[in-house]
Amino acid sequence: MPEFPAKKPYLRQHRRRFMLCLAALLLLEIAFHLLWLPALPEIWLFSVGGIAELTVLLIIMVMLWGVQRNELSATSYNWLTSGLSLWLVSAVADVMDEVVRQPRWLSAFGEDLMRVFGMALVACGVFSLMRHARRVHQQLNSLANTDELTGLCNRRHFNLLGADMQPAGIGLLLLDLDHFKSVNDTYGHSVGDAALRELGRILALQCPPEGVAARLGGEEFAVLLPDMPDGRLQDLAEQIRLAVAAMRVNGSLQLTTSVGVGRLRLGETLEQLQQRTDRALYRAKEMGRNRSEWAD
Ligand SMILES: Nc1nc2c(ncn2[C@@H]2O[C@H](COP(=O)(O)OP(=O)(O)OP(=O)(O)O)[C@@H](O)[C@H]2O)c(=O)[nH]1
Repeated sequence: MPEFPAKKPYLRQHRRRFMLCLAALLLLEIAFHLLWLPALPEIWLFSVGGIAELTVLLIIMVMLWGVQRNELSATSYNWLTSGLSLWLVSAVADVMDEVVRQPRWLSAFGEDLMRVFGMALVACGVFSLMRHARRVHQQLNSLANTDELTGLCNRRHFNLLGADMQPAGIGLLLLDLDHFKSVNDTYGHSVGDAALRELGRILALQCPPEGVAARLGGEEFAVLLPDMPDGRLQDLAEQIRLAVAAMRVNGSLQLTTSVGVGRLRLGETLEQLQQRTDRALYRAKEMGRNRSEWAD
């Protein structure tokens, strides 16, 4: 899993050292120009070309400052900082060009080569930044939609997927583990969690590919199914109930589940179907648990 934001201690340490070296290098570069190269008879610093070069220098410095201020991934940071630094060294040489007479190797080759390399590194940094942002976006999306304990959809994602489903004939199973509180009280929360994970695994296995299985919260689960005959809907509820009765948590613990089964009626909303099916689930509990009840 990529780090986002990137590890701060690494970047801080790296950043300080790198920036000090860069500042020293730029000072040396300016000193070299002013002390070793012959001055031009006329200074062109405030001509149109000179002002444009100063502006480029300023823009690169602002970009470098922006990169230092933000917590980027280590890879993006390294690409961008090294690219912008090379580009900055080339931009300083470009500006000094207006003040002193540079040798040809510096004005024609050194400067241009550094700029091209710098820009190429910055381009790599931008691609790395985009790739990282896409990965982080996918992770956040999955975190926002997934129940951490079971890996099933969470309530929020379940509602969104339900709203996207073709409404005609939607079927709903609502499941609630029986006497789950006593499992927690007797065996501890971690065994309770193992039971919830096991139920999640059963639902993921039993849910047809076109359906959606979710943990709505606590020990309440749901399966939303597109149009399927009543008989198949009830069969699936029974199949799941039997699979839960057959499961063994931590090797020996047996659990059961009660199930409410409902189908969306004409003009009914998903919320209304959920309430009606919840009443059927409640009835299954009242009638002795470990059974499924059809929502009238
Ligand atoms: N281990 C664990 N327990 C949870 C979690 N979420 C909710 N619970 C427990 O689930 C239990 C729900 O108990 P109740 O709603 O009273 O129902 P029940 O004991 O299952 O009884 P019936 O539903 O009437 O059969 C409570 O003890 C909650 O603490 C969880 O994520 N992990």
